[in-house]
Amino acid sequence: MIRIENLVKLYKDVRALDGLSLEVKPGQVYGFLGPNGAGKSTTILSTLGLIFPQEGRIELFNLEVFRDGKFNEDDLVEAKRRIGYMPEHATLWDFMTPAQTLDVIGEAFEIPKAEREKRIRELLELVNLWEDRNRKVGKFSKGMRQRLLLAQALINDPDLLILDEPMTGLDPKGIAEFKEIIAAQKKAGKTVFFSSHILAHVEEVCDTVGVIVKGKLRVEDNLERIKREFLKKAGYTIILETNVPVDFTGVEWKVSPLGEKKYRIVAPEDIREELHDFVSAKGAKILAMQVKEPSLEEIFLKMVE
Ligand SMILES: Nc1ncnc2c1ncn2[C@@H]1O[C@H](COP(=O)(O)OP(=O)(O)OP(=O)(O)O)[C@@H](O)[C@H]1O
Repeated sequence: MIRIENLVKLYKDVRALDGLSLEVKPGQVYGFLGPNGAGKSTTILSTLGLIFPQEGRIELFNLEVFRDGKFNEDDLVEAKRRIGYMPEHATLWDFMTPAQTLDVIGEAFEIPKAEREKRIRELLELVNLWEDRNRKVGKFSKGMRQRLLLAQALINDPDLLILDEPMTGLDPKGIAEFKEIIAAQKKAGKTVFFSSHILAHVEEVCDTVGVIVKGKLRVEDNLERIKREFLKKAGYTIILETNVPVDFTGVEWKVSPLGEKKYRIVAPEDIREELHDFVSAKGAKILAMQVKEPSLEEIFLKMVE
């Protein structure tokens, strides 16, 4: 759906994108993560032809929209008909109601009037703004504005949703609802690409994660595989509780006591079976054993180090 190769974007002497490559495949919910200033918005704006990179290639739906330092305008327009975009900093018309806002955008997509009206109602219900449909957007809270922006991104029933920091400004309920909408999009076979610097926003909804650091992609993979790789490098941590104290002298694992009968054990691989045998051989019983999964937070911090 999106293929970016060796993209370079300079803002005067700031190298915002430094040979960035990434690929978003059909049906994926792709979380584009990176610390502040890493180049996430620059990537998104470049992909949509809203700013001009200097080098690299961009494909959208197999259409080569950018190459040799320029955009192919016809292909870009064709691709954008199938894209829904939610910008990070958006301007909404404060004097309009949400229904009027969506109507203007729907008209720009040449959606016929009757279909537009139906779609507007569906979308306002989806983002929980139906009851506020006759209020002016200028009176909306940040969260309500975000929800309206999401609705406008969905007006053309896009195959690909591109969202720049979509959950910023939402309260916990708004975040949960947003995640449900994303999950529904995935279920409907759509592809979603969204940026965030907040890991908790990504962990539950994304199947694939790309991490950008200083304009370069550091890693791009399935979330489970990223965790497994991390465990391989960092070691498995097991929290063990036994009925009596156990003497671990001589073992190769790193054992730190957490109490009289509780231990943190770090090993290069999953040693649960060996641990079982070891404890039994010492005449003790295991009361609890738990592999401590690394959080995405730990992995992310390691990557951006
Ligand atoms: N219009 C601009 N002019 C000059 N420098 C810019 C401009 N826009 C972005 N930059 C710089 O380019 C780099 C990447 O910025 P970008 O906004 O793409 O990062 P980001 O990952 O989206 O960050 P954030 O999470 O803070 O939104 C930063 O160093 C930023 O200061």
